[in-house]
Amino acid sequence: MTDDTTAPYVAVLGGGVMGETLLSALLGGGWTPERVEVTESAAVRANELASRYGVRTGASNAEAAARADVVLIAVKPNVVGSVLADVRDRLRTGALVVSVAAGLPLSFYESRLAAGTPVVRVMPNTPAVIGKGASAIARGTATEPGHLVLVERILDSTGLVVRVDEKDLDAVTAISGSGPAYAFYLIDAMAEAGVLLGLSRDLATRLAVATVEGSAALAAESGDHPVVLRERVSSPGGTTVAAVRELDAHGVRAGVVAAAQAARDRSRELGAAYSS
Ligand SMILES: NC(=O)C1=CN([C@@H]2O[C@H](COP(=O)(O)OP(=O)(O)OC[C@H]3O[C@@H](n4cnc5c(N)ncnc54)[C@H](OP(=O)(O)O)[C@@H]3O)[C@@H](O)[C@H]2O)C=CC1
Ligand SMILES: O=C(O)[C@@H]1CCC=N1
Repeated sequence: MTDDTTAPYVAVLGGGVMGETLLSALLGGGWTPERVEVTESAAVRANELASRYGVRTGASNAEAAARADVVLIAVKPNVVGSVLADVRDRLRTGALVVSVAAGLPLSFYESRLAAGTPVVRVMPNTPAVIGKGASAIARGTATEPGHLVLVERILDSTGLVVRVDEKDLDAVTAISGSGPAYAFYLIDAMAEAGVLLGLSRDLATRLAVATVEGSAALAAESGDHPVVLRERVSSPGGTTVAAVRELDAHGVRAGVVAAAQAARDRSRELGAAYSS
């Protein structure tokens, strides 16, 4: 937790879903609004963030970067190259560049920034906004241990943070980066099934959300293998084995694996497409 006014000054470039998530993480982690600013190309969105969080917002990445100890890039992968061109000559000596963009390798940043610029890649996810996220961080060639500690401090209020080698980030993107969408897909499917079976949509959705939330908490707190936890639900000759047999028959497990492989491949494609 940071609670002073001398915290590193952070410029978040891109005020969309992930930019706002990181902004709220910083403020939740003790950064004062005076030590954070956000750039955003859409003026309406910039004004919205300024009034919601009390931070400085603007449209100039170069001006924000010139003030920052940490430049946090949260634009889409196809925009990162132009953002790096904006900030390249304005970065302060020793400034740390952090990016959440999917796919783009550390070498993409390092080849476009001054030699020796420390760069860290982060793959966060949206539950970070309520402190229940999962993020992986990977260091660039010029980062010192203190840079990783600083990134962990920035992410302190977002939930789980793990260090990985960059080679694992495409897989991380497929599991935890995109993973919330798989969980929401399951919740939606369960709620839809409840409606089909005659429950009101509101009741079915509340039951589905509480069940997924409770199951995740039980898996986390017990530390038991998911198969053991599933067996405990499955009474002999009962309802659960009948249901799980249908999940297997419909290829749900294979679907999840294929989905993750597609996400991993897309992460690689994004990296290749915009690195050229
Ligand atoms: N959403 C997620 O769950 C996750 C996203 N990420 C990564 O985060 C990054 C952002 O994704 P996400 O937040 O979903 O996307 P969004 O489209 O919600 O956010 C990007 C924001 O950047 C703005 N923008 C565009 N160009 C510039 C510019 N030159 N300077 C400043 N701001 C600009 C966009 O404005 P406008 O709309 O007007 O173009 C938009 O508001 C991506 O690289 C993605 O891979 C990583 C992990 C999870
Ligand atoms: O869909 C995407 O590309 C981003 C990266 C991980 C989650 N959202």
